[in-house]
Amino acid sequence: MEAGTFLPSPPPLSQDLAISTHGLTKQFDRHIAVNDIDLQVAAGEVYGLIGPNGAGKTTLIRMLAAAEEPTTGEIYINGDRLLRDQSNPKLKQRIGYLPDDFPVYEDLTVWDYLDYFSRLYRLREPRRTRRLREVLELVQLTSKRKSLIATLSRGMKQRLSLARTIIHEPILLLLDEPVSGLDPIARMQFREIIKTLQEAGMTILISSHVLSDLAELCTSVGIMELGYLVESAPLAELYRRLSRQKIILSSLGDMDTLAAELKNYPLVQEIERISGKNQIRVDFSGNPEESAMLLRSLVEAGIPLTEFHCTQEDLETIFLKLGHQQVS
Ligand SMILES: Nc1ncnc2c1ncn2[C@@H]1O[C@H](COP(=O)(O)OP(=O)(O)OP(=O)(O)O)[C@@H](O)[C@H]1O
Repeated sequence: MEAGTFLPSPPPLSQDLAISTHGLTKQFDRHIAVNDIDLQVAAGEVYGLIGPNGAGKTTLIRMLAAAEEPTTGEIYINGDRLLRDQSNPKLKQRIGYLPDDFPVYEDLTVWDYLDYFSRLYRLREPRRTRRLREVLELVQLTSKRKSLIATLSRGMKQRLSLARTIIHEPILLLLDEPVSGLDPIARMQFREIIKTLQEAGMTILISSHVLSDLAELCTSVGIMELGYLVESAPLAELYRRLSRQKIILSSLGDMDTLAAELKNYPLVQEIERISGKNQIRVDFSGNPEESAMLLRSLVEAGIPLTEFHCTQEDLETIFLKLGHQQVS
């Protein structure tokens, strides 16, 4: 047997972590806004930071963007220490930060606004014009490039803010409540852009106090409460660990017979008749293969099933079950 066979797999290399913080803390006078946070976000993730107002999300993001000095603790971006001084300007270039109250200059045109920021980032021609065209295309504002910002809708302004946040091609995006106040269509458009950026290889941290904004978008979520990071996990793990599967069944035959048959299966935890409908809902603790076996067994037992519908508890139910404050 080779030496080392029983060694546990090594922890992820710090370069594989887009963000890694150790004991990150921010105290304002006597109030601790961010309390001893060890956050790890793997490269390529869309990490949703969720928490009620005042939980500390903005303060945490501002520290990650080097806009706020931590009281104590350390921040590493792709393994490199982030400091607020001038010691590592290249590192800050890798970060794009969209604050929650980003002002747009209403009397500029869309093009001039982006051109202004691209010059601040010292993009030179011909890269500058090429990059402006790219980001306008990405945020679907090409047709608005000559319009005054004052004439844009709120959703368009928010997409423009995103465009200016990525103009210098950062690899880490920090977005503070980017979809608050947007209507459902504007939110959907924003989500589509985030997906495109993720596919292009960016790591994205995005905060919201509206859980449903992030559920469709994120690969991992962290929950903040009163300055603490009380949960941080890949979505798939949260679902696997905490979400129960429910199955809705209906039958042409007698529902008592169906209920009696279901009681024979140990993975069927709870059986509930849905009032007013010829349906039964069960809590099922098995995996998808085991639910397929249940379906086959019921059919073989002669139950004339007309419906067998598997659903999972959603993220909101999981969070409430975890005892967290309402975050949606
Ligand atoms: N500059 C500051 N000086 C004093 N206290 C501050 C400062 N910035 C934030 N705080 C306090 O720190 C706590 C966390 O605020 P923060 O804005 O980070 O929360 P949040 O989760 O982003 O909330 P929201 O969802 O409302 O944006 C709050 O109690 C806030 O009042």
